Amino acid sequence: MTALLQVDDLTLDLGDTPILRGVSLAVRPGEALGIVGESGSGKSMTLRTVARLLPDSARTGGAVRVGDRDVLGLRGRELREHRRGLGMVFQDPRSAINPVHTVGAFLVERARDAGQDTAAAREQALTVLRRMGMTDPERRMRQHPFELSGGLLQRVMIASVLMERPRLLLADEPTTALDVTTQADVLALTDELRREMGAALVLVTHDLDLASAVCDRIAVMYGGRVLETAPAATLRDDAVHPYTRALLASRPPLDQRLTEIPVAPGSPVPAAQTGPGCPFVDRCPVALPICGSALPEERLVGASRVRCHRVEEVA
Ligand SMILES: Nc1ncnc2c1ncn2[C@@H]1O[C@H](COP(=O)(O)OP(=O)(O)OP(=O)(O)O)[C@@H](O)[C@H]1O
Repeated sequence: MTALLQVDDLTLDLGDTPILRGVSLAVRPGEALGIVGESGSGKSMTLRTVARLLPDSARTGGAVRVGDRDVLGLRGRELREHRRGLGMVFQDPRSAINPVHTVGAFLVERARDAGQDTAAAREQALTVLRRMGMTDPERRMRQHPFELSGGLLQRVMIASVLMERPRLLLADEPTTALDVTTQADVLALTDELRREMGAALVLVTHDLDLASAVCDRIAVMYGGRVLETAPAATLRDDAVHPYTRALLASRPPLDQRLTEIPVAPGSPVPAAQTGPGCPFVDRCPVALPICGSALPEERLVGASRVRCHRVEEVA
C-alpha cells in the first residue's frame, strides 16, 4: 500500500548545527509508527519537520510527503491546510488549551471549526470523552482546565484532536507527564479510537515498552539518524542493532519508570557531535575501527532494517 507519510533522506540543520542526518521513514494509512531513542536523538525534530513547525533558522534537505503533498515545499494556504489535516498532541496539555474557557466550550469550538453544528459537536464531545475513559463527561464539560488533573486534561486534548478526524496523528511524548498506569491507559484508549477512525499515528517516546504496546513498527533514533526500524514484536524479541539492544537491556523496572537510567556507559550525542561513521560508535560494546570512519549502509536483516557494520556477527 502507498505510504501516507514518506520521509526520504531527511536532513535538518538549525543555523550551522546539524540536527537530522538522512532520516527515512514510512507510515501507511492507519498504521502506528513509534520513534524511540534517548534525549537529543532527533525524535521531536523529525515530528516537527513533518508538521513544519520549525524555527526560522531551519534548513531542510531530502523529502517529506504526506499523501500527495510535498511538505518541505509548502507555503501559505497550502501549509495551513497541511497542518489542519494533522492531529498534534504534545507533552503538556496546559500549554495548548485556553485556561479561561470550560472544557465543553473548548471541545465544541474545535468541532465547530471542523464544520459541525453546536448540538452535534456537543454530542460528539461527550461520546469521545466517554470513549477516552472519562466518567461523568457532562460534569467535566462544565469544568475549567485548572480543575482537571494532567491525565484528564490530556484525555480532553486527545479527544479534541480526534474529533477533527485527522488522517495522521503526531504525538510527542503525549503521556510522559502522567503517572505510569495512566500513561498506558491513555495511550491504549487513544490507539483504539484512532484505529476505528482510520488515523495513522507517529508516536515519539523514550519509552520502548510504551511504544511496543501500541505501535505496529518502531524506528530507533540516535544522533540524528535512524539506526533500526522493525515491527514492534521483532524489535522487542529480536533487536539487531547494539544500540537497540542496549535500550532494551536498560529498561527500568515499572515502578522506576520516571527515573532516567543510562542506556550504555557514556551519554547520548547529538548529531552535531557525531563523526562520519556510526553515531553510536563511542558507546558501542562491539565497535570496530571502521565503525568510526564509515557510515554503515542500511541493510535488511529478517524483518528489520539496520545500520550496523557488525550486523552479521550481532544478528
Ligand atoms: N531550537 C533549537 N535550536 C538548536 N538546537 C535545537 C533546538 N531544538 C532542539 N535542538 C537540538 O536538536 C537535537 C534534537 O532534539 P530533539 O528535541 O529532536 O530530540 P529528542 O530526541 O526529541 O529528545 P527529547 O526526548 O529530549 O525531546 C538536540 O541536540 C537538541 O539540543
